[in-house]
Amino acid sequence: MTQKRIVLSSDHAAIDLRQAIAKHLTQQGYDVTDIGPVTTESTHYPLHGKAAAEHVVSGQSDLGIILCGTGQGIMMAANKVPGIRCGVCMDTFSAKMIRAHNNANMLSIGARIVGESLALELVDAFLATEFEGGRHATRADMIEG
Ligand SMILES: O=C(CO)[C@H](O)[C@H](O)COP(=O)(O)O
Repeated sequence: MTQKRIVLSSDHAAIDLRQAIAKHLTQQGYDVTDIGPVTTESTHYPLHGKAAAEHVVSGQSDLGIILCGTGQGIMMAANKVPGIRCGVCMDTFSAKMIRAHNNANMLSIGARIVGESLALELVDAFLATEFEGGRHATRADMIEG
């Protein structure tokens, strides 16, 4: 199944990169919901990670992409929402494998670490990969508790 509805969010550290990702995905035909924020005014990444995560678990989007300076804090906040499996990626192998093996439904990127070109490759790798199921489904289910 192609997952077409993508929610994006970030904190102030990743506004430009998030907007570049939104443009990239829209050009590819994805149904993008960018829930902001829109200004670089300092904000709190847990708010934005939680909001994007809730967008996914409520079924409004199929997958989510979130960003902060390192990608770490917003990932931690998203993973507190039951049903979310989010990983921070800085390489395309990991971006594929969190889908293929971990059935991740959110990708987190650190905008102070990863440049735009690599970030777009990470996003493409994540979205092009399907969960393999099988033994990985057993393990993914164990994460849910
Ligand atoms: O990476 C982050 C969280 O993991 C944040 O983007 C970072 O902590 C924000 O820092 P500052 O308020 O100094 O811009």
